Amino acid sequence: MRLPEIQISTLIENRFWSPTVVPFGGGGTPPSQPAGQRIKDILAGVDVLVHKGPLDQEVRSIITDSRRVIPGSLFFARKGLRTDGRLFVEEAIDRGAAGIVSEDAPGMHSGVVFLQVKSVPRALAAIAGNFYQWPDRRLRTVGISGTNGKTTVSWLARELLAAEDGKTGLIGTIHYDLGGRTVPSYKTTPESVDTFSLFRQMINADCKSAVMEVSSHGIDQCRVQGMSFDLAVFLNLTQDHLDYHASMEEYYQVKRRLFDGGIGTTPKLSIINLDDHYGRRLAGELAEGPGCITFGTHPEASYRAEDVKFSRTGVSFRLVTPKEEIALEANLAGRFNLSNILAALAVAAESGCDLKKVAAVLKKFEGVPGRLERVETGQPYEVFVDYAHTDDALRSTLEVLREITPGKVHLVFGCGGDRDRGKRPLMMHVGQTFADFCWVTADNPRSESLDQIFDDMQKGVSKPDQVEFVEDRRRAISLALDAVGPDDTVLIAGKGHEAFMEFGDTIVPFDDRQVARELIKVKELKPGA
Ligand SMILES: CC(=O)N[C@H]1[C@@H](OP(=O)(O)OP(=O)(O)OC[C@H]2O[C@@H](n3ccc(=O)[nH]c3=O)[C@H](O)[C@@H]2O)O[C@H](CO)[C@@H](O)[C@@H]1O[C@H](C)C(=O)N[C@@H](C)C(=O)N[C@H](CCC(=O)O)C(=O)O
Ligand SMILES: Nc1ncnc2c1ncn2[C@@H]1O[C@H](COP(=O)(O)OP(=O)(O)OP(=O)(O)O)[C@@H](O)[C@H]1O
Ligand SMILES: N[C@H](CCC[C@H](N)C(=O)O)C(=O)O
Ligand SMILES: [Mg+2]
Repeated sequence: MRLPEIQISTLIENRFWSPTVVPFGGGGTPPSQPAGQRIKDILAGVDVLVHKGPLDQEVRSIITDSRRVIPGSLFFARKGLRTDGRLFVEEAIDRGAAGIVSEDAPGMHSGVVFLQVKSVPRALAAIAGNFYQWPDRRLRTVGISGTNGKTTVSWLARELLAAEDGKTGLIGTIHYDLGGRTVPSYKTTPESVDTFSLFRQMINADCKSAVMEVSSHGIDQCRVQGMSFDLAVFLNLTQDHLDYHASMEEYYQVKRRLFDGGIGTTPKLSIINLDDHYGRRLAGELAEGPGCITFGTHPEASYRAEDVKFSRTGVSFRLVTPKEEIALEANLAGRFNLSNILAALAVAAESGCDLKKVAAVLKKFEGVPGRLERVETGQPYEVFVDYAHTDDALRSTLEVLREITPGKVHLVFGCGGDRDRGKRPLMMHVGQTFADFCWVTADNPRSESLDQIFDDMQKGVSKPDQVEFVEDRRRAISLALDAVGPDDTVLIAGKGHEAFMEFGDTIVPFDDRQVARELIKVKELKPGA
């Protein structure tokens, strides 16, 4: 049976989305009513403490934001970091909600179902899974976690799996791919209800597999609670998100939940990076066995790269697997990308892909938008746009560019607002260590002042004569392009594929690649401009 593709609440909540581009419910038209979705039919596995009202009430959509409630919605009133969904119960009822799910005791409204549950985010995941009939169980699902490299590995794994399986879905930072039809992403790991809806649409489009980035926020906020993963991949863990997690240890423990049953399910197979400190710890804690394999250059890794040769633009190596060996080449530069390639290869091989076919696809893979993406307009120097927004990512990328640059490396970057303040001096330190000159500028300041972000970064300055703080990102790129010599490289880091900049509540178009191209052209026409 082809199930209806209905609703979705939270996808539209994001400011980048408008109902006209939301593919759900027919581009913003009211969603069709799925048959037989009575509240009592979708409560399996939900810890309901108290219920009140007619449980045979029909549910048309599952909504977490009162502003999106339409008649027949089941509204999940959850606590947030900024506000509390319980404050909006009245509004949801006024808009025609069929039911309310809350951690509070039921209210006094007639005709509306109230479900008091122990945890709203958990109830949301379970009810959404029931509502969409657990589409995750009908796909080969691959969950990819780690501080850096999730998008890169997901994109490569999608290509490798598609060569064997045909249409392959993807959920991640850049977009959601529903089997050929892509829609922009609003979160790396979407709300559980949206992920189930996306999986359902992948099945409707005949996908056999789905690759998904799993962020630590996603795990912590129960966005993947109860979801089945055939393969779960651990890439690495380095500093980020310590605004959200209290410590690296807590950050690790949250990531671990994807692998150890902490999300309510255990992956059939865990694939872990043995070259990473936390990867080695995780592999040890999970006790290697049939449910856990490893990858890396480490001599004990199950998927191992040997005879590695890096070139300016890529890498060649011999892959040794538990079953076979094969010579491989890829056009992804740098040691960190070798790690990403090995992760994707392990996913493909453990999914039954033929490694000869895999080798051909890998060789043709051209990289991921905004990840070490070359800006090429015929200029006599190199310009790259990259998504490095942690100190480890910045170091990894700058090391590659240092290797291929005979002259100087000019770095344009900033640090995001409302994010880990601790990483700012670390990123600045890396910039000063590996680049010849740093143009420090804005990168999504969000609700923070640029002065505060610059002050934090200033703490990592060790060579004051090799850094300039320039508020306007276009101007910073322009100054770097003025300073560049023919043997030099400019790296514009932090925003990668992003096409917008967030200042407070305002979002303005800004794409590093486009801006760099425009500026290079202007400078060619009017030298000195
Ligand atoms: C830190 C974080 O993850 N915050 C998420 C959290 O926000 P919050 O706790 O502040 O929510 P809130 O604004 O207090 O609202 C609480 C509830 O009231 C509801 N509400 C609110 C207002 C109203 O009028 N009516 C109403 O019903 C909201 O819909 C929500 O359900 O819950 C919100 C609702 O789902 C999310 O949008 C929000 O993600 C924000 C946008 C965010 O930036 N998240 C980032 C950090 C994130 O999750 N990133 C990871 C990737 C990280 C990485 O790997 O690099 C990701 O997976 O994308
Ligand atoms: N394996 C890796 N180790 C260290 N740095 C990496 C690795 N892979 C990629 N990077 C760096 O991190 C940046 C982001 O890569 P990518 O988008 O693949 O990671 P991500 O984990 O999806 O990030 P996000 O959490 O923001 O979604 C790249 O542009 C590159 O600079
Ligand atoms: N997923 C990351 C993206 C950061 C990108 C960078 N441009 C920034 O705004 O800090 C985050 O939300 O922390
Ligand atoms: Mg990503």
